[in-house]
Amino acid sequence: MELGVVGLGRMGRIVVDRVLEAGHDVVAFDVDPDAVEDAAAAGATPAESLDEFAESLGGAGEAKRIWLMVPAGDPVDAALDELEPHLSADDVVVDGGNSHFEDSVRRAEACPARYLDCGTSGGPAGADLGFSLMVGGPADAYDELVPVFDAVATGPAGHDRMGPAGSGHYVKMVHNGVEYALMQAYGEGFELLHEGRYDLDLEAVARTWNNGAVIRSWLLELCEEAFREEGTDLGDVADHVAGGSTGTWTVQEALEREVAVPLIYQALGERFDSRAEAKFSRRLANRLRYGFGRHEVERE
Ligand SMILES: NC(=O)C1=CN([C@@H]2O[C@H](COP(=O)(O)OP(=O)(O)OC[C@H]3O[C@@H](n4cnc5c(N)ncnc54)[C@H](O)[C@@H]3O)[C@@H](O)[C@H]2O)C=CC1
Ligand SMILES: O=C(CO)[C@H](O)[C@H](O)COP(=O)(O)O
Repeated sequence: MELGVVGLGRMGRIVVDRVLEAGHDVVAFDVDPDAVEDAAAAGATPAESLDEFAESLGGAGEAKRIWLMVPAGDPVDAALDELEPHLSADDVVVDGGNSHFEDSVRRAEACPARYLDCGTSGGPAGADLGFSLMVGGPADAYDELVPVFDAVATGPAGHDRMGPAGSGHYVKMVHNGVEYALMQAYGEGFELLHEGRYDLDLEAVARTWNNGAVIRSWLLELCEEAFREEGTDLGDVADHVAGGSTGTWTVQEALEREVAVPLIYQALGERFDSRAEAKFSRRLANRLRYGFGRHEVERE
């Protein structure tokens, strides 16, 4: 099978390598010419523009199969706008990025090709193992791309069709909400151990938990790695956490559906808080205690 890959960054490059390794052909494009050159060195056919990319796919009347792995939002629309004149109903476009599910539904309706929204989990660290793929969109397009999904995922069990357009990215959005809550839970547990009554080696704790404990997981293996590489105090790692868009979407959706997701909401709030220089609400509480109780105001 032949696959065109647009976006050759941390994730797209893994798609290229795994698809090539499975014996398929890859045509590769990125706005960064160095990324195209690297993919060509790995065995992909390079394209210098999206026009050249689209024209070199689907020779002899064959359908085009395209995997987008670009940042969510405008880059997806920009790539689709340029590809549109080259696409027909037999072709398949997969968006493997973290797009909002409503954008995916809109794009599926507008795209001349069959459109699959594919939530991708595993991250660059999952390059060797393969990803977990949550796919939404038409069943015939999904079935046609099974050889590609087998290659990019951990194997046949690492991908499935979730349902119609949008469902793949919907499931991935909720996955990320769960990711936030799990990170928060591990963070709180290790914080208590760090501040607690015993002088503990947190790498040893994580390693012990990872071997047979109820709470073992890949995130916990990453905790073990973090303590091993940074030290039990986490060295100079700052208490600022970036990101937040997929968690925000999860909470927005939960509010709209009237589903309580307090842990995910709390984890998202903690992430936002981590970025605040000084919390206005805490400063006001400090001053209010003087207001009602004449308690001393602590000043900077
Ligand atoms: N890094 C991660 O852990 C994960 C990322 N994702 C999602 O996968 C997508 C890609 O993520 P990364 O590979 O980490 O990003 P990245 O920033 O490493 O790579 C993005 C690539 O897309 C290229 N690009 C941007 N606009 C383009 C356009 N219009 N046409 C062609 N190429 C373009 C950039 O030059 C860059 O090489 C994002 O939607 C991200 O949210 C999903 C799961 C995990
Ligand atoms: O999808 C992912 C992991 O599953 C990406 O790493 C994503 O960037 C994580 O979300 P955030 O940037 O909000 O932490």
